[in-house]
Amino acid sequence: MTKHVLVTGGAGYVGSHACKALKQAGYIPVCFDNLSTGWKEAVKFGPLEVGDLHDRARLDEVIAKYQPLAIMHFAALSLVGESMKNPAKYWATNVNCALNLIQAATDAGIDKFVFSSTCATYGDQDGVVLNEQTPQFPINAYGGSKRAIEDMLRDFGNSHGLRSVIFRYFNVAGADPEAEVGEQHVPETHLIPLMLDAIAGKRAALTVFGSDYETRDGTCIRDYVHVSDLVDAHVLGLKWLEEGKPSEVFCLGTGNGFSVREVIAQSRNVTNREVPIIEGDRREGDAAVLVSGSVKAKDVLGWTPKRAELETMIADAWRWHQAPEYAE
Ligand SMILES: O=c1ccn([C@@H]2O[C@H](COP(=O)(O)OP(=O)(O)O[C@H]3O[C@H](CO)[C@H](O)[C@H](O)[C@H]3O)[C@@H](O)[C@H]2O)c(=O)[nH]1
Repeated sequence: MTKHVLVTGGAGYVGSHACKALKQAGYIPVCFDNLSTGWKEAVKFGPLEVGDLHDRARLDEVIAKYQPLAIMHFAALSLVGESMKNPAKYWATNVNCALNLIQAATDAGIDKFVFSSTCATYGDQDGVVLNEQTPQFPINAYGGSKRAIEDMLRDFGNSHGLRSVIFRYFNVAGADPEAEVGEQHVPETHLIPLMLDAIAGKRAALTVFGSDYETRDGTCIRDYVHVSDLVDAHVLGLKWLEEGKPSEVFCLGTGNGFSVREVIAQSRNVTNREVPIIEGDRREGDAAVLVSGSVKAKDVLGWTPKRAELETMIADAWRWHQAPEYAE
């Protein structure tokens, strides 16, 4: 039996890695993407269906064509800074697209849904150990919209029996160790790719956003998780649902926090080069510390991150930055 999984945002960073992991696990990932921020070149592991989640008819057509057993939903706007400036865009796009998709799924009798959520749903909770029970107080429209979709999944679970696995990501980093796919955003806003571009001379310098946070060296602390490990958890989440198990929420991080300056220091070990730095102001919407305090994914799903060292993540990202596809 062919096991199709509809992967929205499958041409994006996390989605393309998820398609690779799904293919390796014996599924056929059907990428549904409007290519607004994704790359058709990143769709290497299954068919590409170009479409927009606002377009219910197109969605129904693709679902009817492949009859997927489950949905993995990655497609979303995901820039915290942009969401502070233009909240309407985030609420309208992320929430309406998810509602369309969830309704299309339930109308087609699909009862398994894996959702890409975020630790941005927690907001800035200084000193609180973040886990699945931590109350969510998002401080930006990106986090707010993702939290709303979590609520939506709960409600459709109650009304339609839709079972979901929600993953709240900490900071996704690294690239496929074989450099078949990797991280490429336009514009790029994320720390590690910007840092590597600065090292490679593709940008003049990396700006450190704020040195006056109440952290050990004044810069923000994040929990970086390797994208290949992250998507492995998604396959486990899908299997969980296939076994008929109930809806669950899992945090995905390593539990280790690194400051911006510590990330920069690690990159020297990988590249043997210096990062040109500018000390800048704080970026609006940034929490000081976001570190996972959860081992639930390990305990319940049996998730075992294999590339959990920050240095491995930077090394894999660096390899991807030198791949021909990255430069194109
Ligand atoms: O040029 C830069 C870019 C980032 N940073 C800092 O580096 C850290 C990491 O920033 P990223 O932009 O790489 O990641 P974020 O923590 O902002 O964002 C990540 O976590 C968010 C949740 O807060 C969302 O889930 C988002 O999609 C995800 O990429 C932050 O402290 C940020 O201030 C810099 O100092 N300079």
